[in-house]
Amino acid sequence: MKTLGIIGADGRMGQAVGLAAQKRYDIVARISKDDADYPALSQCDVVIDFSVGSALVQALPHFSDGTALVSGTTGLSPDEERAISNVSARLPLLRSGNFSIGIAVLCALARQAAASLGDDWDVEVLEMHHRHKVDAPSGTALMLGEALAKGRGVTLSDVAAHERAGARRIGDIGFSVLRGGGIYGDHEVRIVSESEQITLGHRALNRQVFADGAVQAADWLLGRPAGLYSLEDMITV
Ligand SMILES: NC(=O)C1=CN([C@@H]2O[C@H](COP(=O)(O)OP(=O)(O)OC[C@H]3O[C@@H](n4cnc5c(N)ncnc54)[C@H](OP(=O)(O)O)[C@@H]3O)[C@@H](O)[C@H]2O)C=CC1
Ligand SMILES: O=C(O)C1=N[C@H](C(=O)O)C[C@H](O)C1
Repeated sequence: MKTLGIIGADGRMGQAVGLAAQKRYDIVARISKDDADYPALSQCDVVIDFSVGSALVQALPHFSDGTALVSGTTGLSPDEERAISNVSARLPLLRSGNFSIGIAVLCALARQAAASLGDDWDVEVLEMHHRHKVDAPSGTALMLGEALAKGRGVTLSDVAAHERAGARRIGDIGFSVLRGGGIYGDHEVRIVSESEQITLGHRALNRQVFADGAVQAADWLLGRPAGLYSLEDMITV
């Protein structure tokens, strides 16, 4: 059996990953805030991370070269983003803000729709999550924003509208965030002209869908050369 480490093991996702992986992997490292035994990560063939950016950055020096790393943590600072991207020079790293297949398809559809429609169509991304979520907008909303921007041939940071004052600028990609209750993850893209509206949406019906996807990603990543991979490399959409 291959060996697995989980970073954020006591969290909502860390526990779900433990359930998803227990029959296929020998879980030899469970890193939590209270039990941060980072050196145990050097024994792992693959590590799955759903934690916070600072915990992941702290863990990186403890990985043996070639250890596969699957990370779903969102809301990283620019410094954390850089540190994590750099590690793909020495190990295979697969990152995604969402490990559900449905979201991968939604991103492809959003990109296609944005490529087909001009600036007279306004693009808005809406998301709602449980009351505990700390980052906003969600990693998935930002992935959808990137897909829409790519479809339009623009850079997301040039057109992203996170706050609103006054009239809408032509070409903006707007983000709206809601938090409440136990919602696992709702995402919607609305593309609106003066005369019609297209709505593309996805709802996660449980949390396990993300954990199952991350374990599938771990299976796929094991043994691959060092480099940065995405869910799109793993599945054909
Ligand atoms: N890509 C995807 O498909 C998905 C991504 N996510 C993302 O995964 C991340 C985790 O989500 P979720 O499980 O809901 O959040 P949780 O808060 O439930 O889990 C995060 C865990 O990390 C722990 N942690 C914090 N600091 C450290 C540290 N220094 N060392 C070790 N562990 C630490 C937390 O401990 P404590 O609680 O004690 O602070 C907590 O147990 C978020 O960024 C979320 O957006 C979530 C779902 C799907
Ligand atoms: O924090 C969550 O719960 C989720 N986070 C991810 C995100 O930021 O998009 C994925 C999913 O929506 C659940």
